[in-house]
Amino acid sequence: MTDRIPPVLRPEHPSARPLAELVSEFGLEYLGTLGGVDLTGISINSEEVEPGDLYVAVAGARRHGAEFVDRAKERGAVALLTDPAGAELAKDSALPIIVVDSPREALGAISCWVYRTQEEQEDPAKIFGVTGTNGKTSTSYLLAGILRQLGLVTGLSTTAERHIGDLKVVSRLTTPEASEIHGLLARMRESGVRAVALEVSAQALSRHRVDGIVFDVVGFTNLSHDHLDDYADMEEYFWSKLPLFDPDRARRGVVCLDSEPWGQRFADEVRIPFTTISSRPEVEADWRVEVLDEQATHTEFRLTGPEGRSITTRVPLIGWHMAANAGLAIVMLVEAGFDLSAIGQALDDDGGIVAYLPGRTERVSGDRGPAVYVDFGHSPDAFLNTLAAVRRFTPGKVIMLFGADGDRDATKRHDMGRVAAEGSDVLIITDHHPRFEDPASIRKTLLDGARLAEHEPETHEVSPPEAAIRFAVSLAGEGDSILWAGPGHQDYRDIEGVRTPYSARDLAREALREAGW
Ligand SMILES: CC(=O)N[C@H]1[C@@H](OP(=O)(O)OP(=O)(O)OC[C@H]2O[C@@H](n3ccc(=O)[nH]c3=O)[C@H](O)[C@@H]2O)O[C@H](CO)[C@@H](O)[C@@H]1O[C@H](C)C(=O)N[C@@H](C)C(=O)N[C@H](CCC(=O)O)C(=O)O
Ligand SMILES: Nc1ncnc2c1ncn2[C@@H]1O[C@H](COP(=O)(O)OP(=O)(O)OP(=O)(O)O)[C@@H](O)[C@H]1O
Repeated sequence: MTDRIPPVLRPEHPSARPLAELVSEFGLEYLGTLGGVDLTGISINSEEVEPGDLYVAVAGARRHGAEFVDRAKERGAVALLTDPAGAELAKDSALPIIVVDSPREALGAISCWVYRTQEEQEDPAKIFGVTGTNGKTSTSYLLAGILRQLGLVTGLSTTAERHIGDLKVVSRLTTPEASEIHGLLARMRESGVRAVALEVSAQALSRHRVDGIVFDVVGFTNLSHDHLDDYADMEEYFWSKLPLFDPDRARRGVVCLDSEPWGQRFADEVRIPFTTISSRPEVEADWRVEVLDEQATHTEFRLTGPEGRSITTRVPLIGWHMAANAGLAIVMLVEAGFDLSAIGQALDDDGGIVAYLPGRTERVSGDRGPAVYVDFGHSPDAFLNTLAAVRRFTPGKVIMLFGADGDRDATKRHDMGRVAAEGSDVLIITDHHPRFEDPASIRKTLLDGARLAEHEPETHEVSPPEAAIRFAVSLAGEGDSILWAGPGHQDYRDIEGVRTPYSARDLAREALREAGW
């Protein structure tokens, strides 16, 4: 069992900034003495504080960060920024305390100031942001991949990993807290990164995590049922994504119109210069993605834009949705000023886009035996697209194996069960991250959903997932496919708040080996 927390990347050579200067520039109220206090960093978590940090204590859902002020001080915090309740809790800390009404709302601008991330630079790195329900991680990886093919040093921040050039760390949140993300951007600048692709979740926008960042180009992938534990309904979820396209956050945008009605509605609301793209023939858009050839190793597509501009290339993944993601990435680059023919040439030189997306319809099986794909999909729409892609390369049975997240949007579970049942020949319901929920009751809801399908396939309930993948492999032969949806790249399962080491990719390979494949 482990509670291992992945590291946070921040500048190695931060320059100190006087606390008094921060207070006067932002006109902040404070308690205690500011003189002689210099800041070299900022953190929202006491366990990540480094010497010289401003510790920002926010009121969370469970605790108030100010409860951890002694720990932050022990680790080297030199000042505290908090709300009036936090200031009361931390009054005996002997640290200078800056008091604001909402520390979370102040965090972006102050982190930006501490790390100087928006200061004038001669030739600043381009910053790309991707939002939407599905495809954010994939589009961000594809952006970074193409940018590398264009010869740029890249930075990447996604649900799966964060990269600075060749340095990689595993992610915690999809979009880190503002203090972390500005530290990451500052470290990227130190490392000579020329272009950055950031995945931006709805939660990040609602919780001010990307405040203080001005994106050069932002992209919207699609919207479908997810996260209705955080948002009251689809309407509220829709509005949570739009702020990424606000004029104070982004210069230009690209809106994919594939998801109806949300794509067009998104385009109707955008208030920055933008262009549109679609991979659906019946939808009018400025740019079109047309899938020309689908192979087990890649999908070939043509991207056509205004004035007859066009390129044909390949994305090294299965499914039209990955062509849609790749098209979006390319148009975002064009909007940022990259020349389409130069992009086409760079991709041609390499035989298409070069990118490795961990746990996104990743084939983990070899040449013999059933094909096994491990995928991160955890919404009905993701299942629909991924199952369609897998079906295309499966002469035999499609076996779908999945579980659902505990303590996350429970309203999508029936639809997940139904869509999985409709797209598969054999359905195996198992566990995913139960968190603090009863795994058997999650499985029951999924099974109830599967029963709503027009036709129910052969269905099994197998727990735990280690047994479920072995069972799936025992049912599969040459020509069959197993799609294991949910775990993707992840290297743990969350069981009652404890991260248990676990890799679906390794478990699947082990099960195949045991079965003699
Ligand atoms: C619902 C939500 O967003 N919760 C976030 C929130 O937690 P919280 O309000 O419960 O915090 P808390 O535990 O009460 O603690 C309050 C404060 O004390 C601090 N603290 C706490 C303990 C300690 O020892 N020291 C310390 O400093 C915490 O850093 C926090 O600032 O603040 C924490 C600190 O930043 C986040 O880790 C936590 O994200 C949790 C893990 C989470 O699961 N968030 C999800 C909903 C999320 O944001 N997901 C999106 C989208 C994913 C997707 O694309 O599907 C994402 O961007 O990841
Ligand atoms: N354009 C798309 N349309 C529909 N489904 C997609 C699309 N792109 C990816 N998917 C599906 O969604 C899953 C998650 O993809 P990806 O990680 O790129 O999305 P994400 O938006 O980053 O998800 P999350 O918000 O959960 O991190 C994929 O494994 C695939 O099943």
